[in-house]
Amino acid sequence: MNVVLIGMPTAGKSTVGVILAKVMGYDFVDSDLLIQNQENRLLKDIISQDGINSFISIENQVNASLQVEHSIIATGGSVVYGVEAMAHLKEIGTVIYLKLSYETIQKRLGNAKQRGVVLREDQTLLQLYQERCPLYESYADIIIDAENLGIEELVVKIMNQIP
Ligand SMILES: Nc1ncnc2c1ncn2[C@@H]1O[C@H](COP(=O)(O)OP(=O)(O)O)[C@@H](O)[C@H]1O
Ligand SMILES: O=C(O)C1=C[C@@H](OP(=O)(O)O)[C@@H](O)[C@H](O)C1
Ligand SMILES: [Mg+2]
Repeated sequence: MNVVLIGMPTAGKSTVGVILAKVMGYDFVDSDLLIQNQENRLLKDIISQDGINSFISIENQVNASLQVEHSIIATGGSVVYGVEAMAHLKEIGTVIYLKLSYETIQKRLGNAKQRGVVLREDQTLLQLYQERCPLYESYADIIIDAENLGIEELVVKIMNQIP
């Protein structure tokens, strides 16, 4: 079985995921890196060159074909737009939503603009947050409030809730 981390960009899926893998003796997979490897391009270049719909479709295909066991899987924040990806991830793992307030995401994303986010031109970050929260909640097996927790504190909180 695997543990699948979902949530907004900068929620800590990648940072916390790799530490969780070390502490639990699991492997670690970051879907974003698999996408970059397959495409031989950076995420932000895929988004700027091909557009967000193409990126979502590539992300859906990569996550839907993931074949791993005993792994912590850090997904990209937009994975919840991929119906096949989410069906597959729910089948191979326990899906954990790292939930943070809009204010915290906004603050962290300020320093992370070069990563690329699947944001439509007419959409504000607040609208994106409001659009995605219900999706994360609907796919989550477990919702973890990550607000005001440091990386190590969040690792412990997640470990305590993994069945
Ligand atoms: N619990 C935390 N407290 C403070 N900063 C954090 C925490 N988790 C992650 N960060 C920081 O937020 C940024 C995004 O983290 P990252 O793990 O890449 O998020 P994600 O993979 O969910 O987009 C990084 O700069 C990271 O150091
Ligand atoms: O939420 C998003 O729109 C995205 C999040 C990124 O991953 P992280 O959630 O790991 O930052 C990455 O997949 C891509 O740049 C788009
Ligand atoms: Mg990440």
